[in-house]
Amino acid sequence: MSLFERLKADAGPQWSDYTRHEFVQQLGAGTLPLSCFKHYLVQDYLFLIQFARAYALGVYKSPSVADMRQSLDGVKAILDDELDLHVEMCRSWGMERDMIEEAPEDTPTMAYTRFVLDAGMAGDLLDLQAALAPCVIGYAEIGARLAAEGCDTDGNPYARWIREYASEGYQELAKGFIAWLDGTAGQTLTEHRYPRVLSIFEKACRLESDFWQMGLNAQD
Ligand SMILES: Cc1ncc(CO)c(N)n1
Repeated sequence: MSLFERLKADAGPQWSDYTRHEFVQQLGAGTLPLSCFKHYLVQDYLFLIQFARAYALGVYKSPSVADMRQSLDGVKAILDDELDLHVEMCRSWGMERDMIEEAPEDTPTMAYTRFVLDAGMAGDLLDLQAALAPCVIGYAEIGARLAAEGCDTDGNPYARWIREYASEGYQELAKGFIAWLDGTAGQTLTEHRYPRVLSIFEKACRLESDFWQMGLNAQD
């Protein structure tokens, strides 16, 4: 069993609250109010800027060149690929990049990103990876599930979003992360340490749920 599978099993309720949140159900059904999605996506852009910093911290915390490259892939996936989705969708509503970047961070955005940065700063690479794991792996799981359920049809206003996270590129990124996490665990994880790693993972899942909830709360 990979470390990720073990964490997901032990944090079962937190994982399902996150990946099956009401926001995700409504997004899949295409019934999510646009005001909710817009607020979410602008906040997600601000979130990803901080996550790029967290992956950059991963470069700094890397014990080997191979780990540095993995962290760098995380930085690049955000800056070169994922943010394009946000800019493209925001532009379709008449919002340009500078307007997104000037938006104030909402509290759940600050809570989640600063939690991840602190877990990495106070701990080692494994602590940082445990805090980052729900993000990339969770979105890949959500994207794949919604696409398998046929939610990404042209009639769904959020099809572009679903296709992005269901895409082969994103699925590969998540698989790479799972393998990378296993590699670090093989070097540094002990049974004594496991509860602390699980606790970081669980908290990140709860912060993901709060992030969806922030979107739902933005209904006007
Ligand atoms: C809040 C959040 N979690 C995960 C991802 C996946 O990168 C994202 N874009 N935003």
